[in-house]
Amino acid sequence: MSKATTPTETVISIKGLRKSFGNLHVLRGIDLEVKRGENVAVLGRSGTGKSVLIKIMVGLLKPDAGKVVVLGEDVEQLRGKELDAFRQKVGFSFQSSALYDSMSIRENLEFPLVRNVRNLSREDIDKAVEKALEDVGLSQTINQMPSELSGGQRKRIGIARTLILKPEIMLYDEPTAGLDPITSVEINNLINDVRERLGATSIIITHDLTCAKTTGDRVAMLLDGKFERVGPFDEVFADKDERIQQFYNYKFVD
Ligand SMILES: Nc1ncnc2c1ncn2[C@@H]1O[C@H](COP(=O)(O)OP(=O)(O)OP(=O)(O)O)[C@@H](O)[C@H]1O
Repeated sequence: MSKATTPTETVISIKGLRKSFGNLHVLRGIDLEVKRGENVAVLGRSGTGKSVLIKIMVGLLKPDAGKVVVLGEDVEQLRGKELDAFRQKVGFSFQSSALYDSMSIRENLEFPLVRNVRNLSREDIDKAVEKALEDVGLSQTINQMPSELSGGQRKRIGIARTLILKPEIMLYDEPTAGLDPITSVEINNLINDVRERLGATSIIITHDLTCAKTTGDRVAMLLDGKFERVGPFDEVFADKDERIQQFYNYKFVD
């Protein structure tokens, strides 16, 4: 992970982004700028297009209009090796932890390294795996199988598997979905820890208000296909707009 050398550098710039599926207009003009080292939580109800946004950011989906520039790259223009290199710099932690059930934790973590980084010695790989597990506080699970771990532990291993490639940007898709409140707190702390220790810039997609409040320097509220409010959590939710208050009142947050 590169250290934050220029804290004011914009590393994610999204302008006028639109995406529809047939008559379903999901993203209707998204604008967002994220600085290096910043954590932005994207909040929105189910089906508002949060995952679509993340997929466009890593080049898995093409936008209909608008521009997405990440780490200086116009994502839509990237192909082949350039796209592969870009995806190493932008870690994508899936909603489901997406671990390979037939592989041990060690093998799960080795997989992205062996596939993406050439000429690594056995020792380099072992060290990287051990460090990634240490970063998520799960060193003791190295020889276990995914089925032996709890949901929260699997999430952390999924995050470790993304971190092992030392991405400059982390995209978390619903990191606390399906977890109990205490395990969710552990994941929120881990996201903050990753940012503090590794200087990562992160986008955290969530409909969990506690997660957004704990991890986001700013929250971006996705409503009707646009970021209607972007700012610190308390400012965004001080807004009297009925749609924002509805979202706030629906979920308990302390
Ligand atoms: N490839 C696709 N083809 C057609 N429709 C799609 C496709 N991907 C997403 N959609 C639709 O776009 C809308 C937004 O989906 P998305 O997965 O981004 O929602 P979300 O905000 O992440 O929701 P959730 O919180 O439930 O994960 C949904 O109505 C979904 O059915």
